[in-house]
Parts: sequence; structure tokens; C-alpha cells
Amino acid sequence: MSSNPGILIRGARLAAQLTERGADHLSAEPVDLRIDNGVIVERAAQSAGGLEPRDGERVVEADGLVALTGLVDLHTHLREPGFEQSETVLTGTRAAAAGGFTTVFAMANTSPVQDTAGVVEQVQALGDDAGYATVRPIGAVTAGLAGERLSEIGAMAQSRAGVRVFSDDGKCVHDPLLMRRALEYVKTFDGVIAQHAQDPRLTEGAQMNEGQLSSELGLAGWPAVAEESIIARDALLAGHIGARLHVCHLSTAGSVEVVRWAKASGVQITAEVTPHHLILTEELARSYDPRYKVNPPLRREDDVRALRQAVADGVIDIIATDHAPHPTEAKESEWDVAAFGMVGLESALPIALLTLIREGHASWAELERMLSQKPAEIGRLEGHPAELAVGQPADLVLVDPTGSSAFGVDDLRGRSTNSPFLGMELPGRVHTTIRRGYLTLDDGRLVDTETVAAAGAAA
Ligand SMILES: NC(=O)N[C@@H](CC(=O)O)C(=O)O
Ligand SMILES: [Zn+2]
Ligand SMILES: [Zn+2]
Repeated sequence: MSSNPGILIRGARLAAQLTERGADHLSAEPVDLRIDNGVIVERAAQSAGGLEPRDGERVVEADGLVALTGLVDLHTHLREPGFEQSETVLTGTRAAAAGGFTTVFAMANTSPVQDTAGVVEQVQALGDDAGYATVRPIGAVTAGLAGERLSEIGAMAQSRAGVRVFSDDGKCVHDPLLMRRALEYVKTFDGVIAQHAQDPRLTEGAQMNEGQLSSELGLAGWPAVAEESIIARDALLAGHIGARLHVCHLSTAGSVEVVRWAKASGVQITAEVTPHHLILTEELARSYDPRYKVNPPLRREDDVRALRQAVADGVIDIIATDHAPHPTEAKESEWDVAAFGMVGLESALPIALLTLIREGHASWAELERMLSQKPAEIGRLEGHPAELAVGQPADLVLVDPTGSSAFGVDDLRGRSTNSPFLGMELPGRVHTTIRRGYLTLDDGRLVDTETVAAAGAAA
């Protein structure tokens, strides 16, 4: 039984009721939600009288705020074990809570690599202890991410961590036979392979998108075809085997066409796009500022347009952050020796508001689908609310979609500051995050570490 106090949310607009693109969020009716014992126990429209606060209950005034089921990031680098100078499970999940996330899937490129039952169980336990978000470890596809033989996929799937998502992210599973065997294996327990689609031979030494600009800047190019050819191959393999394939961080217009074709052909394929690929372009490389160095690289304006349209068309299924923290030393060097990657948990929702909601490419209901429901489905996440309704687990986020502010270092709650959005005017604000019925973010302020750990233990 939970010893956490109950919460009454008053007057929230439910994202699920905002199904029309471009609709003002205030057009949905204000709803009260009562949370007790980690579950939504009552829901009443204010027009039907709403709910009265009870003694000892925490009241959250949500007038003007939009409520979504807790955000789920299928692609987060938490860096622990091994790279704690960049991020830890605790600091990364604090960043997640600040961004409205209640679950993160933790990528496998740690040290030691998440390629055994022991390591994935350890990462999951660190998440449970911290309490800021549910941490679902991703298992490596190949031992040590070396691309030579399969990791202990079965042992990780059967472990307490119950791993369902496998990825060598950061590296591509290049050997087609290994990829085939991995797909066959995960099919037996309804798992999925999340591929970092990058042909290593076509991208040796690559530093930025290949094109006229890379020649002009004298930086080795990363051609679109290196991504598209792997997606096409994997889609054919997944179709042949009848297994699930997920494509990480889609970045080119051509990749969209390959995924569109694969879906039309009946392949069980899903695709993600990062917030940064929905807004930033290769032009930023002109600054030689390594903050803009990321894998896959920032592409061209027409790619950005195609990615937004693919979200609108449903060819792209989800938004995933690819939160990739790196210490200052790794990002304050020359472009060609700097690390690839950007942090993204705290800026994901504002960028989605800017590029999708305000541009009319998605409704709030669709946004909830892309940032919460669908990633949970792909990752076979258990205990995630299907909707904000009575009987559902109380994992949710309240967002203020109005206004804007300059995104600053104070908005970054993790250990690293390598955000490409620092200094940009970003819309909206994540107001409150509730995980398993307790607050992790309270009116924009993170609830302190001890309180959250205790609430998590009691939940
Ligand atoms: N995205 C990146 O540029 N870097 C990621 C790896 C990855 O997602 O491929 C990292 O681990 O730093
Ligand atoms: Zn990757
Ligand atoms: Zn990644």
C-alpha cells in the first residue's frame, strides 16, 4: 500500500480530448482528477460539478494546463555505469522528470555494456532507487557492441529487467546475418531490434551531412544513403522473418520514403525522429561549434520538412530524444575530435510544441500518442496508463502551452550542458510531472532527491 498522500488535479484539459489539429487547448472542457495509491480513482468534468478536495489531499491547480499520460522516451543515454562524468541514472532521470517523462528506456552503450542480465538488472535497480522515472534498460544486440556475436539476449529478456528492446545504438548492427539472427531471436518473445542505421563503410571518418556544405567546410560527409540503405535492408530482413524492427533517429527525406514503402508492404516497422532533427539543419555546422555535432548529422531544410510531414502522415511513429550527454571537455574541442550527441530530455516537449502543435502537424491527442502511448507500446512497457481515466496508473504530465522563454542552462537538470537550444526562445513549460501517484516535478521545480526516493519506495 502506498503511503503517499493523495493528489487532486483541478481543471486540466485532457490531451486525448484535443483531437483536432490547430485547436486551442482551452476548447477542451476542464476536468478534475483524483489520484490515490498511485492510481486515478476519480475523474469528473467541472461542468458536471468537479471534485471537492479532501483533508490532507494535495491540490494542483491546473487551469489552462494540458494533461497527458506520462511521457515515455524510447531512446535515452543515462551513461551509468561507466560514464558518470556525463550523466548518472539519478541525474538523467531528474532531467527526464523535468521534461515531463515518467519512463525512459536506457540505451546499452554503457561501460560495462548492457549486454548481460547482471548489468541490465543493475541499471533498472538504480532507476527504482532514484524514483524520478521508470527506467527500462535496453539490451545490446551484440556482445560488447562489437558487432561480432549476439549478446545474452535470452538471459536479459528473462531477467528481472524483462528486456524487450535491443540495440547497439551508437553503432550499427552491420553484419546482415547477425541482424537476421537477432530479429529471429527477439521474435520468440515479442521483442524488438532498434537499429542505429548507419553503414559504417559509407561513413568512415564522417563529421557532418554529406553535400555541398561539407565540401565547403572541409568536413568529411555522412551521406543520406548510408542511413537509407541500412533501413531498406533491415526492413526486408524484418519482413522476411516476421519480426519487429524499430528505426532510431530517422534523419532524411529518403528514409521517410523507405519506411513508408516498408509499412505499405506490411513490414512490422516503426520509426522515431528526434526533436533536433525536426528543427535544426546542417547550416549550423558553419559555426564549427561542436554543440551541433550529432549522429546522425543535422541534415537539410527539405529533410526537416519531410520529417515533419512524415509525423503528420503517421509514417514516423514516435518522437524520441536521443538524450546524449557529454562532458564539457568532449564538446569544447575542435569539431572533428568532439563527441557526437546532444542532451534533449528537457527541451523535447517545447520543440514538439514549436514544430508540430503550433505548425498544425499534430493535435494534442496525436502528440500524446507519439510521446507516450506509442513508445510504451513499441517497448512493451507494462504498467503505463492507456489514458487518463479511472483505474489507470497515475503517470502523467501537466503542460502549460502558452508563453515562451529563453532556454537556459538552468533549464538543464542533468549533469551535462551540451544542448543545441541554449539561448533559443522556446514555447511552453512543463509544469508538473507525476509518477506512480507522486510528484517528481512541482510547478516547474524538481522535488528533492530524498522525498522522491522515499515516495518511490512507498509506491
Ligand atoms: N546521437 C549521438 O550523436 N550520440 C549517441 C549515440 C547515438 O545515438 O548514436 C551517444 O551515445 O553519444
Ligand atoms: Zn544512434
Ligand atoms: Zn542514441
